[in-house]
Amino acid sequence: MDKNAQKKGILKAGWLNALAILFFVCVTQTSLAYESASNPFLDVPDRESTRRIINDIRQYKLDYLRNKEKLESAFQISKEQDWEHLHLEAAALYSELLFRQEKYAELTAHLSHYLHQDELLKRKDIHLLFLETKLKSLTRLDDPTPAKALSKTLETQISQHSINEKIIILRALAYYYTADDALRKTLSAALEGLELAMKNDDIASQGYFYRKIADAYGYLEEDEDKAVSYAKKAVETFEKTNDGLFTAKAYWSLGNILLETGDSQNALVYLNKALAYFKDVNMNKGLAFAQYSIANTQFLQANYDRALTLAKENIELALTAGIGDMHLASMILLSNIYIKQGFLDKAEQVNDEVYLLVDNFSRSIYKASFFSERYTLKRELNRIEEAFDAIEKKLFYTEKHFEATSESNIKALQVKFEVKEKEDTIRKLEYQKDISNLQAKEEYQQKIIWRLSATIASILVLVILLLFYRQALQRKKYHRMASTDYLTNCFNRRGILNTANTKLAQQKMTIAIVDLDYFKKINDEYGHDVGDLVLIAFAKAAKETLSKGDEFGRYGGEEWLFVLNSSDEKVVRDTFEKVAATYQKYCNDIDALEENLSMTFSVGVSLGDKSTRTLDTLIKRADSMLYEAKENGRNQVIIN
Ligand SMILES: Nc1nc2c(ncn2[C@@H]2O[C@H](COP(=O)(O)OP(=O)(O)OP(=O)(O)O)[C@@H](O)[C@H]2O)c(=O)[nH]1
Repeated sequence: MDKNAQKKGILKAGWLNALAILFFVCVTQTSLAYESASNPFLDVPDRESTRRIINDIRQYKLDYLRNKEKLESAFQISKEQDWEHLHLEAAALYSELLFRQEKYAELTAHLSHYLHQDELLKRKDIHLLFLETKLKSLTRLDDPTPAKALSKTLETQISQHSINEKIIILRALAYYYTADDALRKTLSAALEGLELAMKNDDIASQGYFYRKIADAYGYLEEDEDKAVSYAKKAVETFEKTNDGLFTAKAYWSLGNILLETGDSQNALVYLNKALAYFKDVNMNKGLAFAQYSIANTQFLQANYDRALTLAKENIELALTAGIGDMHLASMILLSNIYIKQGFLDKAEQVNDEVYLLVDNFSRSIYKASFFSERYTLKRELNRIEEAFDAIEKKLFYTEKHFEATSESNIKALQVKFEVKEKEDTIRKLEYQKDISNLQAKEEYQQKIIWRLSATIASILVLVILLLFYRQALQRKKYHRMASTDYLTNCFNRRGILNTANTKLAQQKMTIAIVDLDYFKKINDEYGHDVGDLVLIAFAKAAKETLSKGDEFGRYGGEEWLFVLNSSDEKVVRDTFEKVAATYQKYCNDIDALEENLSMTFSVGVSLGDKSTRTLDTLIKRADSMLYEAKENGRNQVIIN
């Protein structure tokens, strides 16, 4: 088939798609019962959780059909507990649930019970939710008068309402206008609603209006690109909600519109997504519509055998689900498949069956389309009389359709102009939203950059501080090492001289020099290692014995410099007596030394009460006292 012929085929089948979409919009708001697994209220029927369920359903965070039991419980419990306001809200949502479940008789009783309650007048938004469901259910009636009257009331009231309430009214009106074939009015109301829903950040209503606009452009067959773009927006928007039914319908609409444009491959993707939801919630009507479109796609792709199987299945499915229009549409599709397969007699047989059921069609336009096809078939079969009858009836129903739906040219032009204006506003709003999204993104990125920079800076500061700290520790360590004797771990010469100098600047003090007696002999007799142990024993004894604030260090070899705070001769003598006793004790602990070997030292002391002395003179004096002590036979303290 060349491209033109294919396009013709698509256009010819176009009315079938439009019909399917329209049926879907007007007739199936539905499902068969969907069983939810648990009832959260069986355990805790408190007000807070009831409020939460109602809010979540109202904000489309929970799917109506998949949470049917939760909503039913919220409705019942709020009634039993007499939570008046909460109950009214639950009742309004419950009416939408009944509508989606197609429990129309129950819905009518429910609506008339609640719409008579005075309390409802104080809750305008809830009242409008009831009226929205009421208008949708009235459009189903054969008599158009009540729906028309309610739509008029809503139209005249709309200006007195808040934005939120206007959105509900416009949703109801867009639904009604579509069902009433007033598609330009649908466009006008849906665009106005979309603008308000965008300003109010009402995502689900935005999705609803996007789909209504897409469908209207689709039926008007005016602007395919717009129909596709709005249908895509509807899908994108509903995908952000948890409203499974409306999301499936958005897939369905986009699938059908793509089919219209000849993009049957992508159409199938969306139709199959819609089909998956309907299967999931066991919704026969939805299934019938989705399957019809898929059969139609196979037909358009010239897969006649597959299309034939699906169309036959769908005739049964639509019949069981009780959708008259879909039943007939599937039969017409079957007849068209037979024509393509060259079975004109079979096609005629099916066409004649539809002819007998033609009154079951809900709209004149569907009848007109059927008679148009019948005319072509009968002409081809040379049934002249029946062909004439078909063409006459086609004209009759076409006229009837236009009588019912036509708007005066001036009014149509006016609406067209309004639509254009509103579309410009919507584009501006979308642009602003894009800009603010971008800005928010940029601000977010900026924030991340700042945070990262701050973190990196803090880490750097920490690392630098750590390095400084380590350096300070190292310096301290080196300083200590430079002032410490490696063997005895007390001050070395440099360390004790520094300490003595500092002390001398602050206070008077006593300097003493100690020299171990006959140390060379120890080295010679016991070895250097034992000599080292003796040095360690002396340092340990001095450390243990000295008072707080007294200091000592290894002055060189086996010579020690003491810096004592006291300038009292007795205290100094007592100090060295204690050191001597302890030194002897620690030396006794050295196994290598001969048992009870007498270990002594000599001390030269320069008392600190002579203020004129410098450290140097103090040391020299102590040194000469030491010399005297050695000369006098060692093991003694000589004080000056
Ligand atoms: N084991 C050891 N011996 C050391 C150390 N430093 C110096 N000496 C030794 O200490 C000894 C000091 O000997 P002398 O100055 O003759 O003094 P002395 O033997 O104690 O005799 P008097 O001071 O006269 O009682 C020398 O043999 C040095 O080699 C050291 O760190 N360890």
